[in-house]
Amino acid sequence: MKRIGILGGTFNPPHIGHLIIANEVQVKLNFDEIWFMPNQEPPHKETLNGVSGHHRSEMVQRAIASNPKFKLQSIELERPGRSYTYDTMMLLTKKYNYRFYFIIGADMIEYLPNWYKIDELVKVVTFVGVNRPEYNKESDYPITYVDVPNVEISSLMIRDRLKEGKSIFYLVPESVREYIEENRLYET
Ligand SMILES: Nc1ncnc2c1ncn2[C@@H]1O[C@H](COP(=O)(O)OP(=O)(O)OP(=O)(O)O)[C@@H](O)[C@H]1O
Ligand SMILES: O=C(O)c1ccc[n+]([C@@H]2O[C@H](COP(=O)([O-])O)[C@@H](O)[C@H]2O)c1
Repeated sequence: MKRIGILGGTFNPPHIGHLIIANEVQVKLNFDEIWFMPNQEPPHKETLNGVSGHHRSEMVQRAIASNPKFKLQSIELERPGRSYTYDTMMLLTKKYNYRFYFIIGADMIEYLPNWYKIDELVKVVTFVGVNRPEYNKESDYPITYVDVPNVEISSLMIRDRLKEGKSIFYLVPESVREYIEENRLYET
């Protein structure tokens, strides 16, 4: 049976932290593929800074293009409203006979008790937790831990830099940096 790691995210924008953790998990757990899955509306964030799902998914596509193990999964963009992972995983497990693993950074591990239907969700997917600077990765939920290089980069840091007119070279793949520039994203 294929083993698929899913990296769900808002990807506003995608950055090298996302790519590094996904690659590290893929290699260490020997997953067949990693699916990058942009959400429509994140369950726990109030604003998307006016950047559409279309733009976020275009940026993800560019970011992952060079790795044949990385795929875009657009299922959450086809459903309006907040993207609850439980609802998505119900659809994906019905559609595919694969074993699914859901990758989360330590900030999301801390937030896990607040997830929609979390007690049912842990029966459907195995959570794979990775370290993230400043966050605690311990949890009462069953989590498989993978050590990754600490990357102190967030989408918020990139949005803030762009707002201030600062360079984001090397924090995102060059193709993503060009897309942001061409479409004048995050300028205000
Ligand atoms: N630098 C990082 N180290 C470890 N995990 C990360 C890192 N950046 C993102 N993640 C994880 O990737 C997933 C998607 O993250 P998301 O798209 O929200 O990026 P973000 O940088 O956390 O965004 P924002 O700054 O807007 O909150 C989450 O599970 C998050 O914990
Ligand atoms: O289902 C939930 O209640 C839930 C709560 C918080 C986050 N998530 C999902 O966790 C992933 C990481 O979230 P984010 O917003 O930090 O990118 C993304 O796929 C979210 O949709 C899901």
